[in-house]
Amino acid sequence: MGLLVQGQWQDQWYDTEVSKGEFVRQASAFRNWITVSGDAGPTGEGGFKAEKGRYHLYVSLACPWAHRTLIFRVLKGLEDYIGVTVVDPLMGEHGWVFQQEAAADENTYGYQYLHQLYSRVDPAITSRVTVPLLWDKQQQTIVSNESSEIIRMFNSAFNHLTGNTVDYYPEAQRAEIDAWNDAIYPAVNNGVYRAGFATTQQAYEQAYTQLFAMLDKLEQHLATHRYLVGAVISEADWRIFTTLVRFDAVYFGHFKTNQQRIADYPNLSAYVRDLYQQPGVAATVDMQHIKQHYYRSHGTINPTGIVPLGQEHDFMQPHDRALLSKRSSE
Ligand SMILES: N[C@@H](CCC(=O)N[C@@H](CS)C(=O)NCC(=O)O)C(=O)O
Repeated sequence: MGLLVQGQWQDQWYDTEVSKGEFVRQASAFRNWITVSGDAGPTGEGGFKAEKGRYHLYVSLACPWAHRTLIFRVLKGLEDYIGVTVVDPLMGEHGWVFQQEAAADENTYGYQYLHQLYSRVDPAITSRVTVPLLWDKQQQTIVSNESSEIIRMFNSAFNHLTGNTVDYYPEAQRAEIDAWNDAIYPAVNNGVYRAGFATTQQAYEQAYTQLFAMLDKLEQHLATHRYLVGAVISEADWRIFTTLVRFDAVYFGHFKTNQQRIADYPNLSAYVRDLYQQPGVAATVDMQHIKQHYYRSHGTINPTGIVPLGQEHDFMQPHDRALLSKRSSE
């Protein structure tokens, strides 16, 4: 784990001293958008027109933020349009490392480490080196390293090429989706990290309390709604899914978010199974990769690197939520 400082890699853990033991996630540095015309999107520069085979994703299968982009790539039928390189599950002193098999992959440019792609773009860069990373092969530069924006691009920028017009961020539901995202990001998506990476009791307890208050609220909401904004799946569901699917296997133990498991919430657990069982999604979940990464990469939290055996998680059990679709649309 580390970061680039003026183009040089420095191996260091998150500095929580400056924030009273709290883990504060830094804003992503690259915020350009792929668009239909190539004109600039809501942030960043223009010049990134949607084209088949031009863009490439670098992901870890362990990372919940990267996982969102993999799910949208599948749901939007973008497999033939956007390539993927998966990094090694372990994130050690050099940060994310390309797997041996990726050495032959032209998209790794002969590099060993993901940080080399960042410094290829700017040899004097100061930045964290994170996944997901969306790369433009034509200009050999980074489009974006912000998952919430990458999924929005995938949701709409390639529709005219793929013919897939399924919309996970429909105009009419945007305010509701945004409201869920704004509540879920700090308490749940980033909340598990705020609990796990806290270095004071107080910071941990605060994150823990907010997290379970939000999970209780979601449990209640999902008793009468099949999905967060009603009868159809939206972006808000996929954003929380990648955190929930890792929860019992990793966060509960490793990040000490152990008031209860997702399996102990009847509605939330059935909801996770419902999402997991959507076509193409199960293949994006690699529980071994996920467990190996967390338990073996965070030496400050789990110095022995032992990966707990735990239970098998069978997300293919029936979810019995189809009836709610009707009720939530009434
Ligand atoms: N805001 C970013 C966060 C991405 C992120 O933090 N990814 C983690 C892996 S789960 C990472 O690469 N961490 C390395 C680091 O922080 O140095 C997003 O949503 O894309």
